[in-house]
Amino acid sequence: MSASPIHIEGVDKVFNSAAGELVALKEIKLEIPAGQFTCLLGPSGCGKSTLLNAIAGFALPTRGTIRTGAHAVTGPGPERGMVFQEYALFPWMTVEQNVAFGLEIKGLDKAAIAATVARLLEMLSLGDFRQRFPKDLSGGMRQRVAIARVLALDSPIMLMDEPFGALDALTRRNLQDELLRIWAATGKTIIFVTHSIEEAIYLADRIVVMTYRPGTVKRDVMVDLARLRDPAAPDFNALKRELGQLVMEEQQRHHNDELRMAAVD
Ligand SMILES: Nc1ncnc2c1ncn2[C@@H]1O[C@H](COP(=O)(O)OP(=O)(O)OP(=O)(O)O)[C@@H](O)[C@H]1O
Repeated sequence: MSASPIHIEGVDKVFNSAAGELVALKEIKLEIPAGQFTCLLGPSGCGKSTLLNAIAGFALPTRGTIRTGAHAVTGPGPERGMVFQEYALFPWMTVEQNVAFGLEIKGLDKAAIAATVARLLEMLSLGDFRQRFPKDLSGGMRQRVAIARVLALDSPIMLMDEPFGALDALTRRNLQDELLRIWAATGKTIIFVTHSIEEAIYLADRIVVMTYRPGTVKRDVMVDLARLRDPAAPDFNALKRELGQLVMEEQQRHHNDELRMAAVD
């Protein structure tokens, strides 16, 4: 399966809640070329997950369209794989069975499944843990299994919702490096949601900074730094300051909104 560009055109998402309409996304327009590593960055509540879920086809836009190549997204599809923050593994299956699951559903023969699973477990340093159950793994290992599971399906587009948010700093950096290696080796399109400015700069070709409610594109930044990037380098830090200012403005709007709502209560 080869990657197609993603076209997001005039996307709004409105939720109806007890408190009335909540406009989570407003007029999002993005063209994401095949193979690009894009991070969606912004404070809590700016609609990053809503946009990712719309691309995944889990929750369709209220207005506007999302297409991969010529195909409108009308629901989940095999060309788009999702990795969630909560590892979303089957607890009753071993590592090996978790990774094999999607391939069995696809009806691949046993030998092909075994070869793919062995290759991916090796790639993600899980070879020695293939008989373990998720409860017997660390958070970092569980997240590796979740990544292996999506890679097994070979979706050209990987959607990742704060996949490393719950991990300690060292594990997080290791997995970021592994993800960059996989991305370079496979040419997949990755859309990665994060709160972390440093994580976005470390990983992305492009960072889309979103505004707090309604979620719009505040700034669309190409990251022109050579990889592997050094978070201590002056150009890395200059970009971190610039993005930090943008995110802080939106955090402040979030904070003001909360104060306003508390005053109404
Ligand atoms: N199913 C829903 N029903 C009602 N409101 C929702 C629903 N899903 C999200 N929202 C609201 O939409 C807004 C955007 O939420 P979303 O989860 O996309 O933000 P986010 O940027 O991903 O935040 P976080 O980083 O905290 O996950 C929030 O105000 C949230 O409360």
